Amino acid sequence: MGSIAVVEVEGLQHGESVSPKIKVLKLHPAAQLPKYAHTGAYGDLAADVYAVEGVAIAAGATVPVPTGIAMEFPSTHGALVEDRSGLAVRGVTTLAGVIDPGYRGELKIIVTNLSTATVEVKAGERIAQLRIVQRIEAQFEEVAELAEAARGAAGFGSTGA
Ligand SMILES: O=c1ccn([C@H]2C[C@H](O)[C@@H](COP(=O)(O)OP(=O)(O)OP(=O)(O)O)O2)c(=O)[nH]1
Repeated sequence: MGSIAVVEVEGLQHGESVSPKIKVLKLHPAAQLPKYAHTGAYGDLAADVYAVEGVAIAAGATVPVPTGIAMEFPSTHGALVEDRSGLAVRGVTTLAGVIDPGYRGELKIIVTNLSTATVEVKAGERIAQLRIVQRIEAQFEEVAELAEAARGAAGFGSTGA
């Protein structure tokens, strides 16, 4: 029998999940709120977001897709836009995707079509997913040298393809 590792998150009881409240403003009557397809224990990591307008993404094109929503995060949280695998297998991938806690404008999903055919996304279809993340404000300190580590400066395929 393997052992079960218990990860304690500060301020949380074991088994309790983090559920920040995020205010969503509909900028368009047809807009939809982000939605987790599966919730609760073993639910999804990211919530689906919906295109408010239909778009035809030509082969090789990059376009911002409107969602018709704006959000107010708690100051401690923001979000990252992630691909939907269902679109990724058709060659449609997201770009950019850092949604700052203080951003109050419309959430736009920037997508590029890497395939050789136009991909149509209809109004009301899911275009991406939103992964809510906690904000960390790091301090960047200039130093004269860095501590040694096994990897060192090796990267970019140094361990093989
Ligand atoms: O895929 C994205 C990326 C960003 N944004 C929004 C939220 C984000 O907080 C804001 C600014 O994004 P970012 O910081 O990436 O833009 P920038 O090019 O650095 O411009 P800025 O000078 O406005 O920060 O635009 C989106 O709606 N979708």
